[in-house]
Order: sequence, then structure tokens, then C-alpha cells
Amino acid sequence: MAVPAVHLITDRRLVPDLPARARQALSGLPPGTAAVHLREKDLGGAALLRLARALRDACHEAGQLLLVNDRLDVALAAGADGLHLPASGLPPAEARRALGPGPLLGVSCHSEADVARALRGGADFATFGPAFATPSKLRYGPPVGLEALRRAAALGLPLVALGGIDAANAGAARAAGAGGVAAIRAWLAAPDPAAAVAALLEGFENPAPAPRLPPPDPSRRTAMPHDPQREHGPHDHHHGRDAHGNPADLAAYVAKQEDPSRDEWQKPDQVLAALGVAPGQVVCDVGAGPGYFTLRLARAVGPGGVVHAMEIEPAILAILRERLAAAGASNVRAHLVAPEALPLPPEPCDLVLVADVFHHFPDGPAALRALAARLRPGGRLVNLDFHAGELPVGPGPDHKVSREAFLAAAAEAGLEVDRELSFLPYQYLFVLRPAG
Ligand SMILES: Cc1ncc(COP(=O)(O)OP(=O)(O)O)c(N)n1
Ligand SMILES: Cc1nc(C(=O)O)sc1CCOP(=O)(O)O
Ligand SMILES: [Mg+2]
Repeated sequence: MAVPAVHLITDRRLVPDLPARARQALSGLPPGTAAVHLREKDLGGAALLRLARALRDACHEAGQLLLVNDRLDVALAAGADGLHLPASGLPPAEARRALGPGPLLGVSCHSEADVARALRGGADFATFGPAFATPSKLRYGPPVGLEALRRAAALGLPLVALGGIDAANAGAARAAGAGGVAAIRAWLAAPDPAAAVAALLEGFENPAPAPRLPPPDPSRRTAMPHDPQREHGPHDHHHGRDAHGNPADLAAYVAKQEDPSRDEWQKPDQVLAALGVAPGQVVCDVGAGPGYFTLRLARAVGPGGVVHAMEIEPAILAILRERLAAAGASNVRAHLVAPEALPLPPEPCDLVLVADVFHHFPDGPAALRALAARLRPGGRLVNLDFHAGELPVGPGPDHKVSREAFLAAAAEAGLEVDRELSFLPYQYLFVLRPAG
């Protein structure tokens, strides 16, 4: 039996009616391209068997497979197409002996050694992860990443990348050697499951070309008269900074801001898509830095729109302007913000984006109130920033504003939550509107 390209793992806390969700998600997929993994660790045998049978029917009607996680007995009793073993499950060789040669056997692997063991045990494939950061696996430390995936794939067992997989990064997993991709949120947290799964398959098979952004010029070395807006490396609020809190090495600072690995957790394209940034809009990027969001916003609003990029640090503004010129982003107006001034756009905006910047505002509610006053009717203020506590990226714990503290500041500024989006692994993301 061939290993499918797309693996959809269940979590009935996200969607209680899993068979209905599976029917929607699998509709329209070419037969043999997907497998649903029934992974409900807290269900007892009888309930699990009922659910397995219902899911098996949904999968088979669509020409797809059902695999059961961990429970060999349930997999056999339900007539599932295979078994997927967790790291703490049966030894793969024992499971293979009991299953026989026909059903698919997968194993959860997190290292090359795990993959070698699964291969020796007669597995047909392994999930390998977490490929990217994902909230439920933060306790295991940083994700294994694509380089580890590349090395493990060289062992020859088909690998299915898992953890933080979405339509935008599935192609990168394939490029690193994955034979498939697996996900929970990408199919259970999506508003349109059929479209989401089709996009996952499309992203895996035909990845969109990476955005072509001009690289920052690493030769620049400039004095830093003022604290820059942002830092994103692991706890680097103090590391590599001078006595005034400025980055000692501007080139390294800019390179870190624009490091491609930031995309794995910042998900900039997903953020802009979720916010519905559209051609012709007037938007403001508060604390634009070297242009990580600015250039993407410029593409999203197109030649008929305008991006106001607000930056407090002259040296970084100069780099931003160079990059805008190199990208031909003539729809961006880059503004220097005076040290004591608020970063206000010169005209009302459809969207004001405050990305990883709020924790730098000396008076958060005052800044939010002033920014909100620059919204067009129906406009939205969007804030995303790092969750409190220890994280592998972002400022250290002392420099963060928790989700709850941010909400209190927003309420004080007269803003109410329009939507909260929770697909970023390390950050909260709020879409806000003036209250009332
Ligand atoms: C290093 C490491 N160990 C264990 C896990 C999770 O175990 P797994 O078998 O993948 O089980 P579930 O993901 O189904 O909970 C991990 N991710 N990393
Ligand atoms: C269940 C699971 N196992 C992983 C592993 O690395 O073994 S990552 C993971 C969670 C995947 O969730 P999402 O697709 O929402 O990121
Ligand atoms: Mg796992």
C-alpha cells in the first residue's frame, strides 16, 4: 500500500464530529492521496472502536485510508488500513508481526536513531517532527527542523513531516525529503476543511515560489543613537547590545530580523492572508524595522494601495529605504518617527499593524488610542506580540507584555476585540476595533 501524501490527525477537542469533518475534508481529493489518523489518546476501547468504524467508512467512501494511533487491537477490529505507533508504543517489529505484511505501519520519530529503528522494525513510513514549532510540542524544545528531516530522509524510510505544517510550508518539507505531510490544526482549525486540505496537497506538490525579497546589505555598520524597535533572536534583548540597549552590530541585528527561519514561527504570509489585506488599501506598519512585514504589505496592497512604514531608528530606516528601492516598492512611504513622538501615519488607514512592537511602547494605552484615531471608518488595529514566559524566540521574559496585560491596555485605549487568531506558536494576535 502506498504511503499517502497528506495525513490528517484527529483531535476531537477541536472538532467533535470527526466523521463529518473527514467527509468534508476528503471531498474532491484524488483517491489514495490522504490518510486520517485516529489519535484520541483518552478514549476507551469501545468508544474508540465506534469512532474508528465511522471514520473508516468516511475515509473509504472517499477512496482514502484510515490509520489508528497506538491501538493495534482497535486497528484490527475496525478493519483500519493501518496502525501508527507513538514513540512510547509497541516496538515496530512486534506490531508488524501482529499486523502481517498488508496494513500500513507508521511510527512517530523525532531523530535519525528513531527512524533507523522504525526501518529495522518493518515500518512503511515514519512521521518526523516537530518539523516546525507547534503549541502542543513546545515542551520538547525547539522543533527538529528541516535540516534534521533532510538527514533522516537519507536513511530511506518514507518520512511524513509533522508539527506546524501548513499549506505554505508543506513544499519546504517536501524539498527537504519528506514523502508526505501530516497536520492537526491545518485541517481541524480551518473554516473550509476541503479547501484547507486541497491547499495542503497543492502546497506539498506544487509549492509557491518563495517571495523574492532583497537581502539586507550585511556590509552596513552604523552607530545606533536610539533604541531600535525590535528584537527576535533567542532572548537577545540584552545579548549583543551596548550599554544603552542598542544592538552592538547592526548588520547582525538586521540579518536576524530577516532570517528566513523567522518565517517558520512568524508566518507572515498567513498573517496577512488572515487579516485580509487587499489591493488598494492604505495600511500602516508601526515599527517597520528593515521591512519584514512592510515589503509583504506592499505586495498585498498593490500599486493602488499605500503602506506607511513608521521607524524610529534612522540607521534602520536607511536600510529599509534601500530595500524598498531594490524591490521597486514605490507604494511605501517610509517615515522617521522622532524619539518622543508617537508613530502615527499621516493619513487614516484601513489597517494599522503593530507587530512585535507593543512591548516597546512606554505608554501602551496612549499609543493604541492615538493609533486607533488614525483608522478609517471600519478600519482595524492589529497587534501581535510574544506570549509571556520563556520562549525560544523573542525578548526575554522581563520585556514582554502578556496577552492579558495587552488586553487590559487595549480596553483602556477604548478598543474592543474583533477577532483573536491563534495560529502563531509563540504569539497572540488580536484584530481590534474602536469600541461602541
Ligand atoms: C522527543 C519527542 N518525544 C516524544 C514526542 C511526542 O511523542 P509522539 O510519539 O510523537 O506522540 P504524540 O505526538 O502523538 O503525542 C515528541 N514530539 N518529541
Ligand atoms: C501530534 C504531534 N506529533 C508531533 C511530533 O512531532 O511527533 S507534532 C504533533 C502536533 C501537530 O499539530 P499541528 O499540525 O497542529 O502543528
Ligand atoms: Mg507525535
